[in-house]
Amino acid sequence: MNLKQLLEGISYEVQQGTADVEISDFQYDSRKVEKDGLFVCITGFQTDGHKYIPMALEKGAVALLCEHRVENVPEGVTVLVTENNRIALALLSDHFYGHPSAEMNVIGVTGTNGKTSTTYLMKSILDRIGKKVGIIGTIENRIGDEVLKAERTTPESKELQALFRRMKNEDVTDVVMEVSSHSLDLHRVDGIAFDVAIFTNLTQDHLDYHKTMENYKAAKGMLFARAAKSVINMDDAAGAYMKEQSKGEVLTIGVDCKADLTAEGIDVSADGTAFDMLWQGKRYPVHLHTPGRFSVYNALGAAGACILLGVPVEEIVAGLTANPGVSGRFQTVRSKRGCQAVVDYAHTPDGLENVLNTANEFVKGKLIAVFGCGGDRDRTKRPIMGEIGGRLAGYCIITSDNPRTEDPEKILEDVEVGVKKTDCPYEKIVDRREAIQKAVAMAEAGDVILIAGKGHETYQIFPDKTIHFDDIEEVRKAFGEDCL
Ligand SMILES: CC(=O)N[C@H]1[C@@H](OP(=O)(O)OP(=O)(O)OC[C@H]2O[C@@H](n3ccc(=O)[nH]c3=O)[C@H](O)[C@@H]2O)O[C@H](CO)[C@@H](O)[C@@H]1O[C@H](C)C(=O)N[C@@H](C)C(=O)N[C@H](CCC(=O)O)C(=O)O
Ligand SMILES: Nc1ncnc2c1ncn2[C@@H]1O[C@H](COP(=O)(O)OP(=O)(O)OP(=O)(O)O)[C@@H](O)[C@H]1O
Ligand SMILES: N[C@H](CCC[C@H](N)C(=O)O)C(=O)O
Ligand SMILES: [Mg+2]
Repeated sequence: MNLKQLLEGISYEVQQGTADVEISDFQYDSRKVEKDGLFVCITGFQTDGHKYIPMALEKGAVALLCEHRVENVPEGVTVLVTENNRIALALLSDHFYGHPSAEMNVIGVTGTNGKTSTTYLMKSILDRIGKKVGIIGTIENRIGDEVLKAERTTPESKELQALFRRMKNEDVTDVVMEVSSHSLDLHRVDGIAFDVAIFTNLTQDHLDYHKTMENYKAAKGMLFARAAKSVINMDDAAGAYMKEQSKGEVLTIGVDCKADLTAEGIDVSADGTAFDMLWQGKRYPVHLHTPGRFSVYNALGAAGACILLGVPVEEIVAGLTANPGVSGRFQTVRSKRGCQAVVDYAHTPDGLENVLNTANEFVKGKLIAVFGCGGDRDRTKRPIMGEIGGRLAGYCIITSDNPRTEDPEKILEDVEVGVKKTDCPYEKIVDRREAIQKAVAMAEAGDVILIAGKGHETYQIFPDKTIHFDDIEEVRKAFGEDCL
């Protein structure tokens, strides 16, 4: 392929050689460069891609895309310079794979919580009307019924565009993808033709990366500035901002405020959530299998996007009810003794508050919360989550989430600072398996054990190793014979 053609629409300066050169492939990781390939150098947070130019040349690179002029590159190797190679990589990948996102409906979901849940609600609806759906997100990527492993919530642009092409080649009609704030800020999704963008909510998370809530909000806002149509949750404080950013048609959703698509008569039980969806003066009864008022917002977001895609409302209602729930999102394990455990992915203050409030709506006995916080992530959310746990649970067991490179005991202490501000009885058990066993041992009929933070995850990341760990498996084992 011709490099000059691939770079159409991207500004660059020629430092040496010519852009009019044939390349066999392109890579942003020097370790993957192939003979006659292009190496795209990215100035990263951990290291600098430009440092690996010698490795790329050794592997046979014939062209380099850099972010500044570089020295000592042999004659005969083309060197081009752009201002930002993450942007260049995204646009180059879109060209290379032949603009696959323009050939399908692409629906992007952003927000602190509810992205994964919303994508699966959309899949249920679109499956019903015979669409072939692609999913890109935290739990997995999917091409129809085929499941592919996901490394991250939103992949790097090259992998993302390759996945789009594969989806299109396998007759996917609609791609529903989670768009993380990291991916917007780091230009992984530049060049994608989003047909509809959904905003769920904005609450504290990822301050380790974004530093301020303003930066975090601005990153999320980028999605609405490029989508053709938007669905915005106006009950959220950032909804008005997202609406302002939107460039095309906007469908607003909300429960408390005035919106195009709303809900009334919300009834939360242990088995799910019932409500009436109100659209253009008509009332549609909906039943969701996931409990919680927050689930109504996810349903309205999915429904709003489907309305913008032209799906009949009756099909939308049936699709929402057909969704059996999502792995690790308010997933229930019941016991013969009459208590139940709920495994949930709540890993932010708002997520934890929502699931504890939801459990409190139907718990008859005590609410026992087992949770912690991940290492190498926003530390400021730890005491806040501790305080929420202490305020809303009857007993807290503070335990490890994914410690990553941090000392697990230290993370527990950070969470404890918050629990201590309340008068909730608590204990710290650093080993998550023991923490779950303790909760199960103390639970009586009518009690609910809420095990939060890891949801669908089947691993636990420690400084020196990653082990298999699955909250659902652990709680079933802990219940043993008592498990229903
Ligand atoms: C903070 C963040 O997102 N960082 C991403 C960023 O890493 P970085 O800038 O630190 O990269 P780096 O390690 O300094 O390397 C710079 C360049 O040198 C290259 N290199 C490096 C070594 C070498 O030998 N040769 C070589 O060429 C690298 O390939 C890279 O191109 O660019 C890398 C290349 O694409 C990403 O892999 C990396 O994601 C890391 C792994 C990550 O953990 N990201 C998380 C925080 C993330 O994005 N999470 C969100 C989820 C949020 C949510 O769900 O709410 C997500 O979208 O998944
Ligand atoms: N609309 C919502 N508002 C607030 N909390 C929610 C909402 N939907 C889900 N949650 C809570 O957040 C948790 C994570 O939900 P989900 O996986 O759908 O979010 P996400 O945005 O995909 O998260 P991530 O950023 O990790 O990808 C759920 O387990 C639940 O506790
Ligand atoms: N997408 C989120 C998931 C957090 C899940 C939690 N179990 C943790 O490890 O902190 C993140 O990477 O921050
Ligand atoms: Mg997700």
